[in-house]
Amino acid sequence: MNSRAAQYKQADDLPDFSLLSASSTPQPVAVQEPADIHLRFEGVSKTYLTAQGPVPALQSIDLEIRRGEIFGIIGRSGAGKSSLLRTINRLEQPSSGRILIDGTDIAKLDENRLVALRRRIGMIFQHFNLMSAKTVRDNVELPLRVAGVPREARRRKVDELLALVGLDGKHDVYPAQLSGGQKQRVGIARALVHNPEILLCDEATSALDPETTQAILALLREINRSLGLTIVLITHEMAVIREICQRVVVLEKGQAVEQGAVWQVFGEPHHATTRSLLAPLRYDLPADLQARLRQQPEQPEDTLLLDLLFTGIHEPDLAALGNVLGGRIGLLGGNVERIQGRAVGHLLLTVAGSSLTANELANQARHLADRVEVLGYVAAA
Ligand SMILES: Nc1ncnc2c1ncn2[C@@H]1O[C@H](COP(=O)(O)OP(=O)(O)OP(=O)(O)O)[C@@H](O)[C@H]1O
Repeated sequence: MNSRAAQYKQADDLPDFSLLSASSTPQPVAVQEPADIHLRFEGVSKTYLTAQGPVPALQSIDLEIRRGEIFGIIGRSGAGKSSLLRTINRLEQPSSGRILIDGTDIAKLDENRLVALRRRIGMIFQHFNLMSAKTVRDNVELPLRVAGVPREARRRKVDELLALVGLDGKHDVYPAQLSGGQKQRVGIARALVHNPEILLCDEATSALDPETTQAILALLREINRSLGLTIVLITHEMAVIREICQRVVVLEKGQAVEQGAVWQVFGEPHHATTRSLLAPLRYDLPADLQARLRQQPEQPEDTLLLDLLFTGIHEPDLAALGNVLGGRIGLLGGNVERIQGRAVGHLLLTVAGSSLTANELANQARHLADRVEVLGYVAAA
């Protein structure tokens, strides 16, 4: 039995929240989906009607989110990230298009089934949304009380979840006595009370310091792995996406302008919005060198600058680069990182004293890097 099945076994005493459980009204017919597609957005648009007029927030979004993956949504402020996330549990209703979960169009669910759907989907928030006048136990337990779960089963579930999120022994403290990271752990425990299949994270680490962010990301990764949860997260922190997501979509003015595996999108961003969002992660040529760059050498000993891009296909091999380029090779800077096991990023190399022309050097380097750009020459110091 896998861990998820085991978890359900332990929770046998909880009500059956299955979307497919009996209902008195006709049930929406599930479309046959490939087993690994968990959520599907088909032409989803959302326009808010306000006193100032219609505000288009999402425009014809097509997206697939796979079962058990951690999927990131990025974009500038106002791009539509929250609107998109909130359509998944029907906190927002699309103006047009469909959202299918396991092949079921969620717009067609009646009230009972909507309640069941929402229990299949946990959600955590930037500011934790805990009740300050209630203890940790009460905060986590409340959704179970509302669902009519008997006291003993509630107690067991809360104990189990607080242990899972690393808050053993904190049952009786109040949120004000907890650190930000601990509050988010309570939020995660509460989001998991109904054994959800999907966890939505709305800027879940944005209010946390870098060290606590790492700890919460590790917890989310662990939950994803051990419970097999599909996690959909919004963040403005690109490092969070790089750290834990498998795939990502970039929103710009309500449109999905780029999507794919994180190593591909981060390794070679195509859309200007993606490039600008990722700019803080990129090492760029220092301004003083940029100002001194020339397209042609003024003296034979001038130094050539090459920008080598690694998009996850080639591994940076500095010894081999030294061999093919000849001359004196220097590493000016760069930021090659491993994302999903692939080397992604770029290296700025200096080449001096080579007998080859700039184009010949770039062509040599192209055997060992995925893209090579000649930046220009700087005068030898
Ligand atoms: N309830 C609402 N009523 C009217 N307009 C809204 C509402 N919610 C969002 N909007 C508008 O829809 C657009 C998308 O907003 P949304 O909150 O989804 O973007 P976001 O990418 O999550 O932004 P942020 O990163 O700032 O939270 C924005 O123009 C926003 O002003």
